[in-house]
Order: sequence, then C-alpha cells, then structure tokens
Amino acid sequence: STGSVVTTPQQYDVEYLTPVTIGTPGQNLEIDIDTGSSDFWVFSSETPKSQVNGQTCYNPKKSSTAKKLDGATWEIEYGDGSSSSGDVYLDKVKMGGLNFSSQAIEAATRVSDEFTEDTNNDGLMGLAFGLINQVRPQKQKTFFENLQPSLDKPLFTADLKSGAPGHFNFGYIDKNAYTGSITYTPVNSTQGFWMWTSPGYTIGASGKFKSSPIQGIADTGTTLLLLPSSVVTAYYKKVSGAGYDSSNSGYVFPCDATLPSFYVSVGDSARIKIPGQYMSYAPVDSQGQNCFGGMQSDDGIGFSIFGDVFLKAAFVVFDAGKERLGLAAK
Ligand SMILES: C[C@H](Cc1ccc(C(C)(C)C)cc1)[C@H](NN)c1nnnn1Cc1ccc2c(c1)OCO2
Repeated sequence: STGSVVTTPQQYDVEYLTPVTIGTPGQNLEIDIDTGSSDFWVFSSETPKSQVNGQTCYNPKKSSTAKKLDGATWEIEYGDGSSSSGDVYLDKVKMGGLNFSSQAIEAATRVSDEFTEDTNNDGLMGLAFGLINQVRPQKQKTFFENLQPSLDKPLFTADLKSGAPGHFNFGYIDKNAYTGSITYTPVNSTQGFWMWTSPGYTIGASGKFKSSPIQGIADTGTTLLLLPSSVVTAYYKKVSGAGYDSSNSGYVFPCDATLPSFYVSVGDSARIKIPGQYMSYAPVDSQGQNCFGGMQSDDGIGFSIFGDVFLKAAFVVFDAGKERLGLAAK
C-alpha cells in the first residue's frame, strides 16, 4: 500500500497541520506530525474543559471501535517545556488513504498551556522510533511502524513548503517532488530519533565550506533550526544589526536586514541550500521592526535540531528499512 496526505503551514510556518480520522464513525482532527517524538496523543473528551480552547476532541465513547487499553497511561515533557498526559485507547486511524485498525490513541487528560493556546492543533502524531514512546506499562508503536509491513517500501517522505501546503507520503518516493538526486546518509536511531550527522556548512553563496560535524535530528515538530552556538554566532556576524536579545532568548535582527543563505552539507558532496528568507522566522514586535532568527542555538539539548526551517528547503526521505535519511533539493 501507499498513502499521501496534505500538510498545511500555520502562520510563520510555526507548525504544519495534517488531517487524520479516528474511530467509527470517523472523527476528523488536525494534528502536528512530529518526526522528533513517538507518541500519538490527541485532545479528548477527557481533557478538562478549562484546558480546551477551540480544539477538536476525540471522544472514544462515540466510537464503536474504540477499546480502552486497560491500565495504560502516558505522560510526555517536550524540550520546549510543554507537556501532556493521559490514558490510552485502541481505535481505527485513517490518514492519507491508509488505515490501521488498532492504533494506540493517547487521549489527553491534561495538557500544558502551550497546547491549550495552540487552538488549531488537536494533537501530535510522533513518527520517530517507538523506542521512545511514553506509554506505560507497555510502549506502543507509531502509526508508521504499524503500517510499515504493509507499505510498498518501508519509508515515508516529508515535503514541507514555505507558506504553502506540502505532503507527507507513505510507502513510495514521488519522483516529481524533488530535483536532482537524493543523497542518503546513515541514521543512528539508538536514542529513538532520526539522528544524522552533517559534515559541515557554508554561510552565503560565496562563503567557504566549514568542515565541522553537526549531529542532529530531523524533526518536523520543531519550528526552527537549532545548531551549535559557534555556527549561530558565525552566521549572525554576517547580518548587520543582528544581536542576542535576552528578552526574547535568541538572535534578533532588523526585519529589513539582508540574510545570507545557509548551506547544510549532506554526505561527501551534496548540500541543502536554505534561502536567506527562510532564516527570518517572525517579527518580535507589533511594528514588525525586529525579527526573530530562524536559526538559534541548540545549547542544553545535547544535539542539534534540523527543524522546519531546514526541512522545508528539502525533500526528505525517512527510510526505516535501511536506517537512513535521504535529502534532495526541490
Ligand atoms: C518541541 C517539539 C514538540 C512540540 C511541538 C509543538 C508544541 C506546541 C503545539 C505547544 C507548539 C509543543 C511541543 C519537538 N518535537 N520533536 C520536541 N519535543 N521534545 N524536544 N523537542 C525538540 C526541542 C527541544 C528543545 C527545544 C526545542 C525543541 O525548542 C526550544 O528548545
């Protein structure tokens, strides 16, 4: 089998939302596909009303195919400080024309304010490795892991776009979705992430390649590109008026500044070009005077995060069959 589902950016490409149908009759939710975590959790009829603010809630009691996974609970704390927790049901899930009959659905009984405030986001579907699923006493498989044996190829692809809908495809590679060739690089999944190492980077079209290995995760659930502070400092040195703004905890620059492109090397001889305009995330003030940088420091995380700012510049193959990541221009 194969599948394809559209994914739509929210304002400033802060996140991308994807339609999913759960239960019988189908309940339609919009979720954030997150290749940097492994739990599929949703706002539910069990989420306190005070924590629900416009989200669509999955109601297992209204699904004839829902079965409570007795004794199972979950709780997750994300790197940005947000969190959620709850209990677990098995139910039918449909996404992009693909079906799985008994997917673990983690129903939230509590969500942190960041989720309550994100009114269009009904939950997260983690597509990292099940090794880091947070359901106890027994870990649950991701939607992709459940489908993998039935897919034509054991892979999925992400084609996120700047300010326009893109696609997640499952089980096949769409040759029309990229230009040139796909460069594959090994993934180390021992920490449960799509973790890979870039050999280095180049700042600006006429910049010199810097050989400096960057180990990080391909993470559709993180908005920005989080890199070692040495790289971040070097980049913003090339942006006039840029500086670290402690009140916003990141590098900020005048919104009319000219931003150099940033090239991330892949394998021995390929690189992904991030256009300068992708390196500006959003205004930090109501006048739109200063803008928050799309590249920020990975300090304290333990690895870099190749988030949406990077991923939307590429066609990305998440190849579980061969534990590798494929990257191509588009
Ligand atoms: C943050 C997302 C997970 C998430 C997504 C969306 C949301 C909101 C809906 C409320 C907007 C919260 C959370 C990421 N996913 N792999 C993640 N989950 N766990 N670690 N990371 C990556 C990381 C780690 C550390 C960091 C960071 C990022 O940003 C700043 O510092």
